[in-house]
Amino acid sequence: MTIHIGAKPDEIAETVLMPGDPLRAEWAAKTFLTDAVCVNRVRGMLGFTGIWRGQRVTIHGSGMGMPSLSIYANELIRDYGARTLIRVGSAGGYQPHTLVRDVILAQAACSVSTPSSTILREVNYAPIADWGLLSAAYRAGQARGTRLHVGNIFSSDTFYTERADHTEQLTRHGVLAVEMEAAELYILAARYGVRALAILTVSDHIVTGEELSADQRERSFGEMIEIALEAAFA
Ligand SMILES: O=P(O)(O)O[C@H]1O[C@H](CO)[C@@H](O)[C@H]1O
Ligand SMILES: O=c1cc[nH]c(=O)[nH]1
Repeated sequence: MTIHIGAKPDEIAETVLMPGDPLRAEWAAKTFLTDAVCVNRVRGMLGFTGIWRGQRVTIHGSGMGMPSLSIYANELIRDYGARTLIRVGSAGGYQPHTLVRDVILAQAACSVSTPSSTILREVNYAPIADWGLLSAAYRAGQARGTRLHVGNIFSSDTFYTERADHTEQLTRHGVLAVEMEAAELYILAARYGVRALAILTVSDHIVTGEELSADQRERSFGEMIEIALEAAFA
Protein backbone atom coordinates (compact mmCIF):
# COMPACT_ATOMS: atom_id res chain seq x y z
CA MET A 1 0.00 0.00 0.00
CA THR A 2 1.04 3.54 -0.68
CA ILE A 3 -0.49 6.78 0.54
CA HIS A 4 -2.80 6.96 -2.47
CA ILE A 5 -3.11 3.35 -3.70
CA GLY A 6 -4.57 0.64 -1.47
CA ALA A 7 -3.50 -2.34 -3.63
CA LYS A 8 -1.24 -5.06 -2.21
CA PRO A 9 2.23 -5.18 -3.82
CA ASP A 10 1.37 -7.97 -6.29
CA GLU A 11 -2.06 -6.61 -7.23
CA ILE A 12 -0.80 -4.13 -9.83
CA ALA A 13 0.27 -5.42 -13.26
CA GLU A 14 3.40 -4.26 -15.10
CA THR A 15 1.12 -2.82 -17.80
CA VAL A 16 -1.16 0.00 -16.63
CA LEU A 17 -3.74 1.91 -18.65
CA MET A 18 -4.49 5.31 -17.14
CA PRO A 19 -7.68 7.22 -17.98
CA GLY A 20 -8.17 10.52 -16.15
CA ASP A 21 -11.67 9.44 -15.15
CA PRO A 22 -11.87 6.65 -12.51
CA LEU A 23 -15.31 5.67 -13.82
CA ARG A 24 -13.81 5.18 -17.27
CA ALA A 25 -11.29 2.87 -15.59
CA GLU A 26 -14.18 0.85 -14.15
CA TRP A 27 -16.06 0.75 -17.46
CA ALA A 28 -12.94 -0.27 -19.42
CA ALA A 29 -11.96 -2.97 -16.91
CA LYS A 30 -15.47 -4.46 -16.94
CA THR A 31 -15.70 -4.24 -20.72
CA PHE A 32 -12.27 -5.45 -21.83
CA LEU A 33 -10.72 -7.49 -18.99
CA THR A 34 -11.74 -10.85 -17.62
CA ASP A 35 -11.62 -11.57 -13.87
CA ALA A 36 -11.26 -7.83 -13.17
CA VAL A 37 -10.82 -7.10 -9.47
CA CYS A 38 -10.97 -3.64 -7.89
CA VAL A 39 -7.54 -3.05 -6.32
CA ASN A 40 -7.86 0.60 -5.32
CA ARG A 41 -10.61 2.80 -3.95
CA VAL A 42 -8.57 5.34 -1.96
CA ARG A 43 -10.08 8.80 -2.51
CA GLY A 44 -12.44 7.20 -5.06
CA MET A 45 -9.57 6.80 -7.52
CA LEU A 46 -10.55 3.40 -8.85
CA GLY A 47 -8.05 0.84 -10.10
CA PHE A 48 -8.78 -2.65 -11.47
CA THR A 49 -6.52 -5.56 -12.37
CA GLY A 50 -7.63 -8.32 -14.72
CA ILE A 51 -6.65 -10.33 -17.77
CA TRP A 52 -6.63 -9.39 -21.45
CA ARG A 53 -5.75 -12.17 -23.93
CA GLY A 54 -3.84 -14.01 -21.20
CA GLN A 55 -1.89 -10.92 -20.07
CA ARG A 56 -2.27 -9.13 -16.71
CA VAL A 57 -3.38 -5.53 -17.03
CA THR A 58 -4.25 -2.81 -14.52
CA ILE A 59 -6.57 0.05 -15.47
CA HIS A 60 -6.18 2.86 -12.94
CA GLY A 61 -7.48 6.43 -12.92
CA SER A 62 -4.98 9.28 -12.95
CA GLY A 63 -7.32 12.10 -11.99
CA MET A 64 -7.31 15.38 -13.88
CA GLY A 65 -4.17 17.42 -14.38
CA MET A 66 -0.46 16.72 -14.15
CA PRO A 67 -0.08 17.01 -10.34
CA SER A 68 -2.69 14.29 -9.87
CA LEU A 69 -1.26 12.03 -12.57
CA SER A 70 2.22 12.54 -11.10
CA ILE A 71 1.12 11.11 -7.73
CA TYR A 72 -0.35 7.94 -9.23
CA ALA A 73 2.34 7.40 -11.88
CA ASN A 74 5.12 7.86 -9.29
CA GLU A 75 3.56 5.30 -6.94
CA LEU A 76 2.69 2.84 -9.74
CA ILE A 77 6.24 2.92 -11.09
CA ARG A 78 8.31 3.24 -7.93
CA ASP A 79 6.24 1.20 -5.45
CA TYR A 80 4.42 -1.29 -7.66
CA GLY A 81 6.90 -1.84 -10.53
CA ALA A 82 4.73 -0.65 -13.44
CA ARG A 83 6.82 -0.75 -16.64
CA THR A 84 4.35 0.25 -19.37
CA LEU A 85 1.94 3.16 -18.76
CA ILE A 86 -0.55 4.17 -21.41
CA ARG A 87 -2.76 7.18 -20.85
CA VAL A 88 -6.18 6.73 -22.47
CA GLY A 89 -7.76 10.17 -22.33
CA SER A 90 -10.03 12.69 -23.94
CA ALA A 91 -8.76 15.80 -25.71
CA GLY A 92 -9.98 18.96 -27.36
CA GLY A 93 -9.23 19.04 -31.09
CA TYR A 94 -7.31 22.08 -32.39
CA GLN A 95 -6.90 21.36 -36.11
CA PRO A 96 -9.58 21.34 -38.82
CA HIS A 97 -8.78 17.66 -39.46
CA THR A 98 -8.79 16.47 -35.80
CA LEU A 99 -12.50 15.65 -35.62
CA VAL A 100 -14.61 14.56 -32.64
CA ARG A 101 -14.12 10.77 -32.06
CA ASP A 102 -10.80 10.72 -34.00
CA VAL A 103 -7.92 9.07 -32.15
CA ILE A 104 -4.62 10.89 -31.56
CA LEU A 105 -1.31 9.21 -30.74
CA ALA A 106 0.72 11.82 -28.86
CA GLN A 107 4.21 11.61 -30.32
CA ALA A 108 5.24 14.54 -28.12
CA ALA A 109 3.60 16.82 -25.58
CA CYS A 110 4.38 20.49 -25.10
CA SER A 111 3.39 22.47 -22.02
CA VAL A 112 3.76 25.80 -20.25
CA SER A 113 4.91 23.97 -17.12
CA THR A 114 4.80 20.52 -15.54
CA PRO A 115 5.37 19.29 -11.96
CA SER A 116 8.88 18.43 -13.20
CA SER A 117 9.63 22.03 -14.20
CA THR A 118 11.06 22.61 -10.74
CA ILE A 119 13.77 20.00 -11.29
CA LEU A 120 14.39 20.56 -15.01
CA ARG A 121 14.72 24.29 -14.24
CA GLU A 122 15.84 26.23 -17.32
CA VAL A 123 15.78 23.20 -19.61
CA ASN A 124 12.93 23.25 -22.12
CA TYR A 125 12.71 19.44 -22.09
CA ALA A 126 10.89 17.71 -24.98
CA PRO A 127 8.63 15.00 -23.56
CA ILE A 128 8.23 12.19 -26.12
CA ALA A 129 6.36 8.89 -26.38
CA ASP A 130 8.05 5.51 -26.32
CA TRP A 131 8.75 4.68 -29.97
CA GLY A 132 7.89 0.98 -29.67
CA LEU A 133 4.49 1.74 -28.14
CA LEU A 134 3.83 4.56 -30.57
CA SER A 135 4.61 2.50 -33.66
CA ALA A 136 2.65 -0.51 -32.35
CA ALA A 137 -0.37 1.70 -31.61
CA TYR A 138 -0.15 3.17 -35.08
CA ARG A 139 -0.16 -0.29 -36.65
CA ALA A 140 -3.06 -1.38 -34.43
CA GLY A 141 -5.10 1.72 -35.34
CA GLN A 142 -4.36 1.34 -39.05
CA ALA A 143 -5.40 -2.32 -38.98
CA ARG A 144 -8.74 -1.36 -37.38
CA GLY A 145 -9.36 1.45 -39.87
CA THR A 146 -9.45 4.06 -37.09
CA ARG A 147 -9.29 7.74 -38.04
CA LEU A 148 -5.84 8.27 -36.55
CA HIS A 149 -3.45 11.20 -36.15
CA VAL A 150 0.14 11.16 -34.87
CA GLY A 151 1.84 14.31 -33.66
CA ASN A 152 2.32 16.95 -31.02
CA ILE A 153 -0.25 17.75 -28.35
CA PHE A 154 -0.50 20.38 -25.61
CA SER A 155 -0.69 19.34 -21.94
CA SER A 156 -2.42 22.27 -20.31
CA ASP A 157 -2.55 23.31 -16.64
CA THR A 158 -6.04 24.70 -17.17
CA PHE A 159 -9.24 23.39 -18.71
CA TYR A 160 -10.85 26.83 -18.96
CA THR A 161 -8.29 28.87 -20.83
CA GLU A 162 -8.44 32.65 -20.97
CA ARG A 163 -5.67 32.71 -23.58
CA ALA A 164 -7.18 32.67 -27.05
CA ASP A 165 -3.81 33.87 -28.38
CA HIS A 166 -2.17 30.86 -26.84
CA THR A 167 -4.55 28.43 -28.56
CA GLU A 168 -4.06 30.30 -31.82
CA GLN A 169 -0.27 29.95 -31.71
CA LEU A 170 -0.35 26.26 -30.75
CA THR A 171 -2.79 25.55 -33.60
CA ARG A 172 -0.61 27.54 -35.99
CA HIS A 173 2.39 25.44 -34.96
CA GLY A 174 0.68 22.16 -35.78
CA VAL A 175 -0.37 21.02 -32.30
CA LEU A 176 -3.21 18.54 -32.79
CA ALA A 177 -5.16 18.77 -29.53
CA VAL A 178 -5.18 19.82 -25.87
CA GLU A 179 -5.37 17.64 -22.76
CA MET A 180 -3.92 17.86 -19.25
CA GLU A 181 -1.58 14.96 -18.32
CA ALA A 182 0.66 13.50 -21.06
CA ALA A 183 3.73 15.76 -20.74
CA GLU A 184 4.36 14.82 -17.11
CA LEU A 185 3.71 11.14 -17.83
CA TYR A 186 6.37 11.20 -20.56
CA ILE A 187 8.88 12.97 -18.31
CA LEU A 188 8.33 10.49 -15.45
CA ALA A 189 8.69 7.56 -17.86
CA ALA A 190 12.02 8.94 -19.08
CA ARG A 191 13.19 9.51 -15.50
CA TYR A 192 12.45 5.95 -14.40
CA GLY A 193 13.28 4.14 -17.66
CA VAL A 194 9.80 2.82 -18.38
CA ARG A 195 7.56 3.00 -21.45
CA ALA A 196 4.76 5.54 -21.88
CA LEU A 197 2.28 6.63 -24.52
CA ALA A 198 -0.81 8.84 -24.51
CA ILE A 199 -3.69 7.79 -26.75
CA LEU A 200 -6.47 10.37 -26.91
CA THR A 201 -9.97 10.45 -28.32
CA VAL A 202 -11.13 13.86 -29.47
CA SER A 203 -14.12 14.60 -27.22
CA ASP A 204 -14.76 18.16 -28.31
CA HIS A 205 -13.46 20.64 -30.82
CA ILE A 206 -12.01 23.91 -29.60
CA VAL A 207 -12.85 25.77 -32.85
CA THR A 208 -16.18 24.24 -33.97
CA GLY A 209 -17.56 23.76 -30.42
CA GLU A 210 -18.82 20.22 -31.18
CA GLU A 211 -18.65 18.04 -28.02
CA LEU A 212 -19.51 14.67 -26.48
CA SER A 213 -21.53 14.37 -23.25
CA ALA A 214 -19.99 13.29 -19.91
CA ASP A 215 -21.60 9.85 -20.32
CA GLN A 216 -20.15 9.45 -23.81
CA ARG A 217 -16.71 10.46 -22.46
CA GLU A 218 -16.98 7.73 -19.81
CA ARG A 219 -18.17 4.92 -22.07
CA SER A 220 -17.58 5.51 -25.77
CA PHE A 221 -13.81 5.27 -25.96
CA GLY A 222 -13.54 1.54 -26.62
CA GLU A 223 -11.51 1.85 -29.80
CA MET A 224 -8.74 3.73 -27.99
CA ILE A 225 -8.67 1.14 -25.17
CA GLU A 226 -8.31 -1.72 -27.63
CA ILE A 227 -5.51 0.08 -29.49
CA ALA A 228 -3.75 0.62 -26.14
CA LEU A 229 -4.03 -3.06 -25.18
CA GLU A 230 -2.83 -4.24 -28.58
CA ALA A 231 0.14 -1.83 -28.48
CA ALA A 232 1.13 -2.84 -24.95
CA PHE A 233 1.55 -6.50 -25.91
CA ALA A 234 2.64 -6.16 -29.56
O1 LIG B 1 -10.66 12.35 -20.15
P1 LIG B 1 -9.43 12.52 -19.33
O2 LIG B 1 -8.52 11.32 -19.42
O3 LIG B 1 -9.69 12.91 -17.90
O4 LIG B 1 -8.59 13.73 -20.02
C1 LIG B 1 -9.04 15.05 -20.23
O5 LIG B 1 -10.27 15.33 -19.58
C2 LIG B 1 -10.04 16.09 -18.38
C3 LIG B 1 -10.73 17.44 -18.52
O6 LIG B 1 -12.09 17.28 -18.76
C4 LIG B 1 -8.53 16.22 -18.24
O7 LIG B 1 -8.07 15.20 -17.39
C5 LIG B 1 -8.08 16.07 -19.65
O8 LIG B 1 -6.75 15.67 -19.84
O1 LIG C 1 -8.20 18.94 -21.47
C1 LIG C 1 -9.13 18.90 -22.25
C2 LIG C 1 -9.81 17.70 -22.57
C3 LIG C 1 -10.85 17.71 -23.45
N1 LIG C 1 -11.19 18.88 -24.02
C4 LIG C 1 -10.56 20.03 -23.73
O2 LIG C 1 -10.90 21.08 -24.25
N2 LIG C 1 -9.54 20.02 -22.85
